[in-house]
Amino acid sequence: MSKGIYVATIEPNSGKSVVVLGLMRMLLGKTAKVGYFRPIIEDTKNGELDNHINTVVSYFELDINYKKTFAYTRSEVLDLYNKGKSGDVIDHVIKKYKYLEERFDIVLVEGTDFSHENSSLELDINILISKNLGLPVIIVSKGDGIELSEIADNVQLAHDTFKEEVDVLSIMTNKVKIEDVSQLKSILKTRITSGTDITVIPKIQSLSSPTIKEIIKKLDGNVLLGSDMLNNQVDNYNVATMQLRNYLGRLKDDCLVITAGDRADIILGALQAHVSKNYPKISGIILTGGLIPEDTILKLIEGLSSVVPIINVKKGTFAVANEIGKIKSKIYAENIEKIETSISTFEKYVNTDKLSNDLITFKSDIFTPRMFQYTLLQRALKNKKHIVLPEGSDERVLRAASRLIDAQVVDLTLIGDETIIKEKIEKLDITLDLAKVSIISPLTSPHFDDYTNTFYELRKHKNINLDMAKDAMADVSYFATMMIYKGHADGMVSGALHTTAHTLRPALQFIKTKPGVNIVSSVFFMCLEDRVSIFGDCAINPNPNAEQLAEIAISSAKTARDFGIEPKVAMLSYSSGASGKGEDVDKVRKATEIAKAQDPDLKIEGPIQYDAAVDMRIGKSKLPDSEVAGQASVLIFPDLNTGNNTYKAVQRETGALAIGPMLQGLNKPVNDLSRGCTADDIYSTVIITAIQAQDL
Ligand SMILES: CC(C)(COP(=O)(O)OP(=O)(O)OC[C@H]1O[C@@H](n2cnc3c(N)ncnc32)[C@H](O)[C@@H]1OP(=O)(O)O)[C@@H](O)C(=O)NCCC(=O)NCCS
Ligand SMILES: CC(=O)OP(=O)(O)O
Repeated sequence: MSKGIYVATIEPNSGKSVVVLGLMRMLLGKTAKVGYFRPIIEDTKNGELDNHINTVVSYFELDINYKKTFAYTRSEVLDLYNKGKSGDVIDHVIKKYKYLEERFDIVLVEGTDFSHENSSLELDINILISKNLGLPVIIVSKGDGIELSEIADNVQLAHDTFKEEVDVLSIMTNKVKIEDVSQLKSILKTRITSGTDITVIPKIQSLSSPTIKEIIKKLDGNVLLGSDMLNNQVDNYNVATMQLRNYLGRLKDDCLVITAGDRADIILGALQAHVSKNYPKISGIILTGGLIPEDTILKLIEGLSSVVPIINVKKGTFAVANEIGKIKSKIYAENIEKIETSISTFEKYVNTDKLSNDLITFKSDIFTPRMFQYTLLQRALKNKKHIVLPEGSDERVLRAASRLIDAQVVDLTLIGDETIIKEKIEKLDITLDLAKVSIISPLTSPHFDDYTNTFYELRKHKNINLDMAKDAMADVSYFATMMIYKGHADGMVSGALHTTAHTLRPALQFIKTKPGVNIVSSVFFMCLEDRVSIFGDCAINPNPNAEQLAEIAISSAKTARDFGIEPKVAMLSYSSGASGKGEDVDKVRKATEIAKAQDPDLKIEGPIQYDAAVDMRIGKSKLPDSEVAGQASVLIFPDLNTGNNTYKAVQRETGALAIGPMLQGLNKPVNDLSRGCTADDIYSTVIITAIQAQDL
């Protein structure tokens, strides 16, 4: 079952609240623990609560703290976007949403109100957020004011735009003329054939009509009388400039009388009409021009048996009429009638059985890089591990260390000279509390002799003598790897300054492989724009044979599973199926057969070309029967030439974050970095290493 659902609109005033209120009632009918979240709310004045949140939380009596129900105000988001920090926005939204997801059975997420002038930015933000939360979407669009064909064009465009990136459960077109409902539904069914549910909701006049309270807010009015009836609904309004005898005939049900404050005749006449069985009931009276009736008139009104709200405003009659005409009605917490009408409208027009069922059976394939990184951080936080960073004086390492300590996600030891490290930290102007980090210099370490002797004992059969062992332990890679071997740290990350061979040789020599593993290999977690792919082996084995390639595939599939990615393995080659010939193709074919024999349930395809592996259209045309083609999540390269350069090409050309190389098959976690790595790469690789260490 989906852990949440995202309600997005594509334009202002689509009536998204009707859907949110109806949906909340539907969800509460299925489970008691329903959360509510808005990633971005409008700015409010004087500490006012967001109206949507206040309405939903108070009407449904949700047990949820206001501050937990949203991530940002609109101006906070714009500020961060202007500073180029859009990634931070998504990370924070994920964090806040996940807080609720952990505490509720399902979370209803209401997207932005679409009040910003840049509508394509607004659309993008909603798609980006829903995608990063991994939620199915209900799109709400508006169906009034334009021709049916134009409505259908808009709906189709919105559907196709969202559908490219996220799962769309339903598209609901609201405020459609009642007589057009079935025709629009038929048109939309011919346009949208993806199986997305199509709902058309008619315009409900009472939901579009503002209340007296909304009018007071808009006009900055002052309530003279009738303050207990401010939720009266205003279906139309009437300016009274003529004589009472002419005006009375113009009164309609639930109309608002607008007149100058000195027209006692109109005021009294309208109030009398309201209680007379021969005239319609009015909803209120607005007195314009800042004029208030004399005390004697007010006294007379107060004595009447039934008084509607009487409001006075400073503006003149025509300005008032003009502004009232522009009011877009909203639903407020106190307006129980409107809330209940919204819910009953939803229940009448939406196929709630289908929607509930779609939510129960929903399973998302989307795992965005930001979601992936959030999940990694949470996993690492659950069981804090101690990681050693041998290149302690490197600027990128120190920046990563600062973030890691700040997030309290790992304990750290930096190898290096304490004075140099302190100077670097000052120069870089970063905050890294050295009281929270150990710094070890190998030659002055009290463990140096013990480490040297241990290394000597472990490697003397390889003609290592004590002097050689001493020299080896003076090297930061050997020293840090020995810390792992001895259990003085849980994992190591290095390679920002040293080559892969230099970094990994100590681990290969004495950390050694896990039982049943023949070769150590590596993967990169490639954080592409919209997904995380696993690339292996891009770092260690220069020219694996078929057996080794099969082992790399199986280890990489396991790594994928361990990190929450469903493995669909593509064994890459310059051939898809039998399209190309040669020894290298034969090797990949053989490796695929070996891997299949070892793990018959593994989804694996090979040989296959990169384009057929990741592009659905090309995959279908080149290998139509494959369950991997077009959707591969694990990409296994035939040799290191291809693997290393492809990962670097993708990283450099797309800006993808490349986490790793993470080694698979070692007894304890030791991971490499590229010398071209960034502080972000190091940060993520340390977190991955900490997670690997948890499983030991
Ligand atoms: C990984 C690598 C460094 C090992 O090189 P090496 O140390 O010269 O290899 P050796 O053959 O001398 O082996 C050293 C030890 O590691 C072990 N070893 C080497 N490769 C291994 C592997 N893939 N899996 C498990 N053990 C391995 C050997 O069995 C040997 O153990 P032993 O000394 O106890 O007998 C080497 O394969 C290499 O340079 N690969 C390419 C790295 C690279 O440049 N990548 C591109 C940038 S990321
Ligand atoms: C992993 C890798 O390619 O490392 P480097 O760039 O340091 O050679």
